Amino acid sequence: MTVIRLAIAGASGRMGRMLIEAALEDEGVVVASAFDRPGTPYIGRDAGELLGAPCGVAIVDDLRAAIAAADCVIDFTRPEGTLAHLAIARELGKAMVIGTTGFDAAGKAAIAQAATDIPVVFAPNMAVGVNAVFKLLEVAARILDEGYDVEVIEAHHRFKVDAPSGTALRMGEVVARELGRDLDACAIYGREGVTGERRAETIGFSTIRGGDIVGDHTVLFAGIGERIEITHKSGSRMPYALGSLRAARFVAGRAPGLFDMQDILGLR
Ligand SMILES: NC(=O)C1=CN([C@@H]2O[C@H](COP(=O)(O)OP(=O)(O)OC[C@H]3O[C@@H](n4cnc5c(N)ncnc54)[C@H](OP(=O)(O)O)[C@@H]3O)[C@@H](O)[C@H]2O)C=CC1
Ligand SMILES: O=C(O)C1=N[C@H](C(=O)O)C[C@H](O)C1
Repeated sequence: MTVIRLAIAGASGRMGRMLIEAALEDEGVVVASAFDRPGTPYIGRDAGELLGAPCGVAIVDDLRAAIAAADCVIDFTRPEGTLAHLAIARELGKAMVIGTTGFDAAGKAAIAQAATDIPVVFAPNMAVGVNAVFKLLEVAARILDEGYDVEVIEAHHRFKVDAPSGTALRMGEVVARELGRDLDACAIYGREGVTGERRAETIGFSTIRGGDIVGDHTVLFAGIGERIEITHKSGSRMPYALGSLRAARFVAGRAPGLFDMQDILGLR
């Protein structure tokens, strides 16, 4: 069995810690390096120490050295950080798994461009259950294509900085595609004041932020006399981490290309 060497970006973050915990339990991967941006108080500390399980890998701020030491970078940070790490991974010919959300169109285009030189998995949600829901939504949208209003509702912890979540946006994209609509043209991000009656072709998004909610998503198809709700609730970040390790195994050593979890799970 080939053991994949991982570089964990944002190692002290919520997902960084979860990835290190999952990787330390997985015999198919090794944490070759862990890095964070300069100035964070965790630089120099053991990457496993935050989990109460020192692992002999220090968190460093030398991005280039950290990425050079690995076969694959797993990145859950912020768009500007991810794009900087991606540029180095591209230069060094390393694979990358990107879980960061909140990219603008230019950021997404930069990822697609980099994926012409290196293999990249880019997915707003690495959990198997959420990816199953994306598939279920295709079926639901095909059946409920007339007379049902589509609303996407998501709830996350108080620390989340982007809205709607990347997952909610992908859910909207999946439904819009099946219904032959352009999400950019039909999305309504929150409502206030005298909005007028709901227009049938719109897809609405509602965002809740509070406490330690890991991540809840519901797509509501509301008709006259009935409504259908498809919901996923995360109770832990571990499914995101386990999905990411699966993605790393898929992408390390592969030819350049842009993939997401649907490719890895054979759901395309
Ligand atoms: N695809 C998926 O399955 C999932 C995606 N996510 C996404 O992952 C991202 C991170 O989430 P989470 O772990 O909760 O966030 P955290 O804020 O807990 O962690 C982010 C980490 O990235 C670092 N960071 C912040 N800004 C930069 C930057 N400009 N350059 C480099 N590093 C930076 C932070 O350092 P510092 O502490 O110094 O700010 C921290 O170590 C979000 O975009 C989130 O939406 C989350 C869960 C699942
Ligand atoms: O920030 C989070 O926590 C999460 N972000 C991702 C998103 O924006 O969809 C995935 C998950 O919902 C958790």
